[in-house]
Amino acid sequence: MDEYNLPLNRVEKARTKIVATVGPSCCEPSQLAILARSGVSVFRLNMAHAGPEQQQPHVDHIRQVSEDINEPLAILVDLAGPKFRLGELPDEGIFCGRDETFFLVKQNPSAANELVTSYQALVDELSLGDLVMFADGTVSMLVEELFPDRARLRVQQHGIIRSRQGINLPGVKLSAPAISVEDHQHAIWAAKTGVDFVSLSFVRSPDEVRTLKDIIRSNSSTARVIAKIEKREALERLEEIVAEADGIMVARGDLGVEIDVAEMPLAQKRIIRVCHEYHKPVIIATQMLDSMHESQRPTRAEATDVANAVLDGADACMLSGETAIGKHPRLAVEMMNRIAQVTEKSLEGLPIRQSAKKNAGGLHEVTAAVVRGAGTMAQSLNAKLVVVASHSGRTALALSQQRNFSPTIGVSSKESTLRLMCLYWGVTPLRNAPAENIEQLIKYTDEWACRVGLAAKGDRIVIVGGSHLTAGQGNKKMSSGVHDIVVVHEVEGTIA
Ligand SMILES: Nc1ncnc2c1ncn2[C@@H]1O[C@H](COP(=O)(O)OP(=O)(O)OP(=O)(O)O)[C@@H](O)[C@H]1O
Ligand SMILES: CC(=O)C(=O)O
Repeated sequence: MDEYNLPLNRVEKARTKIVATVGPSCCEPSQLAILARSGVSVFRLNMAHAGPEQQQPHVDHIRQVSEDINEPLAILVDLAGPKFRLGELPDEGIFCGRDETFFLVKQNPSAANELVTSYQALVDELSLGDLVMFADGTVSMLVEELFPDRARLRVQQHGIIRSRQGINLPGVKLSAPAISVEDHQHAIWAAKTGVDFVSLSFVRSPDEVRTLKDIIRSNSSTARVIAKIEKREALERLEEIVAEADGIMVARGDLGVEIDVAEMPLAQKRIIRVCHEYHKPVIIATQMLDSMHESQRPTRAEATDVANAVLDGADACMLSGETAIGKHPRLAVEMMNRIAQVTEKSLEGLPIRQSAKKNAGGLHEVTAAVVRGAGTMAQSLNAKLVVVASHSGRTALALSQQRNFSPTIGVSSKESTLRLMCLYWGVTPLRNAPAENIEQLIKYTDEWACRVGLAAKGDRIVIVGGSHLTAGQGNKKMSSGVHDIVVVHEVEGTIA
């Protein structure tokens, strides 16, 4: 670990999890280790900017760092989905002046005002009067005339466009498949290389989420699927998409262009609310600390944005360019962690949330009741710690969704389950605990909690576990996935 030259004290991580995008500014093992020690639990690999060959070393480095710092770290592979991008342009970009004319051409641009895109059929899908947005909506052009091989556009909002920037067509229903051949290949790679979460961009329907789940399952992976909400069509079918997905990302970069940016704050709040109803984790993404690309401090508005996401109940906040290409990746992570921690203090003592109104996560009713009881017990007994032993991670997620303020420790005999917990609000995954035997688990937790200073003699710990804890490994009941044991343990403080 010394080789990373890490600070001696790792920061205490906020209950709200931090997802950080990996890019040139943070992809060395030493940099990844520092970000993990500063608050990151999940690393995001954006497949829109690099393919499996370039991303595989990042996967290897993250896994290595996780071993070195002895902490589970999760990996989220973000599939590009049907996003159209501009082709190659001069390095300095092209200035598009107001009222100037440009052409979107199917292929072989031959003049400076001819633009080619990554989706040849785009020209066929345009209609007169459509607005085409470039560079995150900072440049817009109106479709004025259509030809078989090109569309003539007039600049409405001027600005600079650059190579491979995204193109948005707000309100246009496109026929491009949700999962392109390339996305499919990337999903298979993600499944085979054992990542923990795979997200799909520009989701329009629950079927698309189901298709991605099938691809992942058929490649022997248990990775969870995150649906990115960034189109009006997704907002129209939000409940169905949330019910189908394992988690949601509010992808504000594109959402803020696809719908009126003025509508976006309320859309974000609605998405969080629906995720709460279904007990699905929700990540708030994009421009959270945008000015920290350059600056060492965020703006007041950015600090407030992070705090509001925490107060609204986000499970995680995401950093994009701030860590991928920014000048201060570590400061950005530390700042996000600090804002979340300070804000979370105001959540202490709030009543725990009710069970999911809509059980789309396949949680057994016994488990749901036990988790509810455990949360109430932990609160009324002022427990110093809640420990959850989880096979699939479902029980840990159910506990996380209660937003119980007592520190929650997740244990499992499966490392892949511990990594899922990296996204779950308030759950700290702990390696090497005897997750299959109640007596050993109690003894281990008692000693561990005293050693790290989380509890002392006489404090109470609530332990939630499945029937496997008493039935023993290999027993049939173990595979039932039902969690039906709650133990209240009074700490003996057996270590000196
Ligand atoms: N692996 C990478 N290699 C190089 N640059 C990267 C990489 N990942 C991200 N970046 C850079 O970081 C910036 C911000 O990252 P982010 O993932 O948010 O990209 P984006 O293009 O804005 O997002 P999206 O693809 O979802 O529209 C990008 O503009 C890109 O230039
Ligand atoms: C993260 C992402 O894809 C967006 O904000 O659009």
